[in-house]
Amino acid sequence: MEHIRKQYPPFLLTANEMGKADQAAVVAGVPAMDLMAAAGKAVADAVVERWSERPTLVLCGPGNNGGDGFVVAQHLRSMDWPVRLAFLGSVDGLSTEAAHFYRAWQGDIEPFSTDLLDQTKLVIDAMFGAGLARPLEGNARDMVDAMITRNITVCAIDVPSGVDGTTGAALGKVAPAELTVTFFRKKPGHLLFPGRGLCGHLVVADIGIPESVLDELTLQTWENRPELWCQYYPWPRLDGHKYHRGHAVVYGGETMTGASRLTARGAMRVGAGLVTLAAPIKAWAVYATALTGVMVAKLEVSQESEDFDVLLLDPRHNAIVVGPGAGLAGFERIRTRKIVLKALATGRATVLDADALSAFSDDPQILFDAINGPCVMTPHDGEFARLFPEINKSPEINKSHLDDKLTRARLAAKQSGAVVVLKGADTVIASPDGRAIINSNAPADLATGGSGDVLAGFIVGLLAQGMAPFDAASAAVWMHGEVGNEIGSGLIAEDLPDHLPKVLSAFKAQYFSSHQ
Ligand SMILES: NC(=O)C1=CN([C@@H]2O[C@H](COP(=O)(O)OP(=O)(O)OC[C@H]3O[C@@H](n4cnc5c(N)ncnc54)[C@H](O)[C@@H]3O)[C@@H](O)[C@H]2O)[C@@H](O)CC1
Ligand SMILES: Nc1ncnc2c1ncn2[C@@H]1O[C@H](COP(=O)(O)OP(=O)(O)O)[C@@H](O)[C@H]1O
Ligand SMILES: [K+]
Repeated sequence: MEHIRKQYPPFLLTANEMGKADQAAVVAGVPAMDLMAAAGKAVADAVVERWSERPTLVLCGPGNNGGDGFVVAQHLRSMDWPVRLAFLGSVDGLSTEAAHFYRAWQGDIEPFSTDLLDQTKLVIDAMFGAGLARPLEGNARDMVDAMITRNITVCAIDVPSGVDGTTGAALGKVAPAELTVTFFRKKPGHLLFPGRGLCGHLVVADIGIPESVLDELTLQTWENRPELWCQYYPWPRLDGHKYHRGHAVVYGGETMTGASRLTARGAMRVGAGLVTLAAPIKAWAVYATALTGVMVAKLEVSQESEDFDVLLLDPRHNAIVVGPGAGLAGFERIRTRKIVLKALATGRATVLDADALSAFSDDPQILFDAINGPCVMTPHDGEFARLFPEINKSPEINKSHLDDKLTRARLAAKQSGAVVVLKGADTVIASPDGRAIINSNAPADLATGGSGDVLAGFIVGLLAQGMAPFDAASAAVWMHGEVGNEIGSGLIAEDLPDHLPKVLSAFKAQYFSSHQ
């Protein structure tokens, strides 16, 4: 009989969910002792693969992270590596498994002193893992300070000690790792900054936890991978025509005309059948001269929003984007708000970016009340702070879980009723129903003016082709990252739409070859 292996999507597990996965594995018949043995072995394997033999110090903490450390140390010792081990805690406090491997360690147990670093070239950080609840104190903190000062090479087990695996927050100072080995599945803190920047190269090791334990957990967080949405990707139909591929409307402002032009080109490149840029009469000539494949509709200044109504009377205009270059100065702000509310009133798929968000900073509830249909908001951190001030308390004044980007995006989606794309190096896409995706493929080259405008165009272009908001936003963010990687250094926003075809071809070849 043919064996059909169930494919599990790229889930991210919180510390709590990882604990449950661990328990479920034990219930399924995998002894906890075996899990720890496998975890330590996986770390040792990753160490010898990356580094040649060198004076190594294993720093073991009081919990199971420390337990893994004993296993690593013994493996390295049995390969004749020069290994020393220091333990922070008491044997009485160890779990059964950790105590077992403590006893199995055949070398000395040294006091937890920073002097040990003098002869050390590599530290295995097994101090704290997923169970860390508060900033490091005492000897552990001193050790981390000394590791940072000496810029010592670190391999972290599970997470660099001091990183919260669930949120990516650094609980105090953290010695950055060159390599982090985690188990079974990545955790959100491996992808969210600052955690991501502290992990170095990340290895996910299989330690024998059966994948079927995932069935017992209600998981709602994923790493952004095409597997999540590729089945809904709107490739053109063999017998299709342009109206099968939707008609996106891009609102263009009067002054910053480049922004909406980038958006329109992004929408075209991602496959919208038609794109109309709705431009105020004053700027119409600029748009009409600069655009070719994109149609330009004229909006009379005195009655601009009424003209916009007329444009929207055509039901084929099935997706709308407002914001890039829309304008916020004086009267423009009022006009931007009107255009947004009219777009939302159609109930058609709408993307709100940049000025469309900031225009409601005085009274965000007016915006949230108007969102009753498919809607994607794409704030960067500044726009997010204006629209969701109470969610976005700064880390200085708010030490609660709200600091965490994943939670902030989820709360914003719930509060607004829109899919929220909270942009940045670790963009989070959150749905009002609680699902959230963390993006991890975007290069820093994307941090350039106008790149967000192109992203808004990719999203509206996919919405026009009928993709659901959460899928469209996730797909667009992933492709935006891929295009950034494709271009690399020297990237400017203008390049992004025009490099999309290459990315789409590679994506199609990898994910759809069997269906063509
Ligand atoms: N499937 C799994 O869950 C597996 C987990 N393993 C390891 O187990 C680790 C999690 O183990 P634990 O839950 O014991 O967590 P830790 O090893 O992170 O230790 C937490 C312990 O430290 C104490 N503590 C927390 N914050 C402290 C602070 N700031 N200062 C001093 N003490 C503090 C806690 O009270 C607790 O006793 C993982 O990171 C991983 O390395 C592996 O053994 C393999 C299997
Ligand atoms: N350091 C970074 N690494 C990866 N992507 C980034 C980084 N900084 C910004 N980006 C991405 O670049 C885009 C910038 O968008 P935005 O801030 O709206 O700029 P603009 O308004 O100039 O277009 C977003 O998609 C964001 O996620
Ligand atoms: K650690």
